[in-house]
Amino acid sequence: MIVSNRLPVDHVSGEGGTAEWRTSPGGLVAALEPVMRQRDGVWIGWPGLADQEFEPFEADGIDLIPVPLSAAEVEDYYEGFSNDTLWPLYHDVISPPSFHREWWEAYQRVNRRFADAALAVAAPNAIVWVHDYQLQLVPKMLRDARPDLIIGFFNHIPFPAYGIYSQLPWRRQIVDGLLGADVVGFQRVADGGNFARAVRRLRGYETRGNIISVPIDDAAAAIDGAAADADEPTAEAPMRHRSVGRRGHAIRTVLARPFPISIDAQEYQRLAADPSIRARAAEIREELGNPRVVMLGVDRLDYTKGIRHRMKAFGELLHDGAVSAEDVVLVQVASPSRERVDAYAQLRDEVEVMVSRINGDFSELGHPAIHYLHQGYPREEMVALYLAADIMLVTALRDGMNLVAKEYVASRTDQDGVLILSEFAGASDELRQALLVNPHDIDGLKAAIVQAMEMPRRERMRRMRTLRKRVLTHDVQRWSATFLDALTREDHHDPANRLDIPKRTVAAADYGE
Ligand SMILES: O=P(O)(O)OC[C@H]1O[C@H](O[C@H]2O[C@H](CO)[C@@H](O)[C@H](O)[C@H]2O)[C@H](O)[C@@H](O)[C@@H]1O
Ligand SMILES: O=c1ccn([C@@H]2O[C@H](COP(=O)(O)OP(=O)(O)O)[C@@H](O)[C@H]2O)c(=O)[nH]1
Repeated sequence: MIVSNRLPVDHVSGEGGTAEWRTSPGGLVAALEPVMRQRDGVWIGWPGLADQEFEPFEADGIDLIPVPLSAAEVEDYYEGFSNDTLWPLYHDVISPPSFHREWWEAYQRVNRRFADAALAVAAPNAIVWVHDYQLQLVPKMLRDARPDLIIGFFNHIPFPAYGIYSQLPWRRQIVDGLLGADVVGFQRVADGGNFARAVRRLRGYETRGNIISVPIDDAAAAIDGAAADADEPTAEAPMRHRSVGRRGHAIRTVLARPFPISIDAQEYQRLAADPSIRARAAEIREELGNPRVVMLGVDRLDYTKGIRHRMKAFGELLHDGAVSAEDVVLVQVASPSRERVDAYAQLRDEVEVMVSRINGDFSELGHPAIHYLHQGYPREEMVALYLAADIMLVTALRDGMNLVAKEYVASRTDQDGVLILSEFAGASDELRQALLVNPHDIDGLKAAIVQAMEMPRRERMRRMRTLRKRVLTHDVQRWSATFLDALTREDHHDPANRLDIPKRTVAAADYGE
């Protein structure tokens, strides 16, 4: 079972009272959807609309169980605690987080509802895989109620350094919630390190490498024992990963380590070979006026993505005369996101003022410098855009992974194109042959853009070949198999749990510590 805030489809109301199911935004759904299509299982989540109850249904071969949210819960749990407390806090306080006790109340209540929805359908010894920061209390809720379950948790966004995390008034409850899982997965080595440190500081539990020893308290042991005595199906599986700790107490171990997420790389290759998508890519270049260089940014309109930083760099290059609007264009897809959260509404205003300033100052008749698209596009159009773009700009100030970077690479079956990638995106751990940038360093970003524009084809192809090798061999199918393998393995100390991340990155994983 998958439990995530979002279902893969959103119920969206259209004009004239019509309504339809649409693919949900964001990388979590993009990554999990192909995994679930290939497996039997149910997906529990919110259908994206307030005050609406839906019966379980099937979409694209996946069984979905909708969890309803009231309008007040959308405000307090989703927009509030999830996206105005945890999101900015976990992304290094790029925007100041708000702390409100009533949001925390709603977060607990909604986490309980998701846990109950899972408990209602979980077979004995079922595997329940909980996802992301919106549901961090669910693992403990599940474990307390049903110790027979095999519980995994994957955090799609960064886990911050302790100095930042410790601002959270409910920091202990969240750590306890996560430690209900058998395996807690993160995107980067540094995220796992930050979590282990928070556990040590807040709970004093022993952590050795990737393994955390959680003392089993009397209450938990009693529930476990009762389950074993009751001759229920759970009797076959008393608390997993249980042993005796160094001080002689009963403990259970939790494996907390990175599992960098990926994409359905074969599907992107397949789309990139589709003649109609290739024709669309050529058409896009034509529509842009056949400029020498097409640069592309694709992001949810989120302050973590560094959209303003890349526009500033491009604006300065136009100002310096290093490029002209006739020669070089920037296409920026900024898909609508969390529009009722103040910081997002403000960002939209700031970005749109920047776009009009740059276009006002530097566009030429028939040649706008920036093509700004505040819309969400289907996957086929994404691939056409990737194929049309000479340079892909991923300049996130903080990002769990950034699947767009991997999608660009997988789509470039022609081995061409340059990826400019922020070192603050999780993808930079694996995509070392990209032009890695610090997006706060505007001069460095400008230099990378110039380097990308001037890069000889041989070098472009050499870099792209290496990038493609990594993405094609480390796709989302491998990611889910690796996670589920670790989750179902009897012994957390099994050497098969070794990390599958380039060694240089493991050594240099110092962000946030
Ligand atoms: O559900 P929304 O509030 O509309 O937001 C969309 C998703 O955004 C975040 O995605 C993250 O997951 C990606 C895949 O692991 C990762 O590449 C990216 O760096 C993350 O930002 C969020 O974590 C999801 O829960 C949201 O559904
Ligand atoms: O108009 C759009 C914009 C984005 N995406 C997809 O949304 C996902 C974004 O994931 P990423 O990990 O880059 O960031 P997130 O939005 O999850 O933070 C990627 O699969 C994009 O292809 C899309 O399908 N249409």
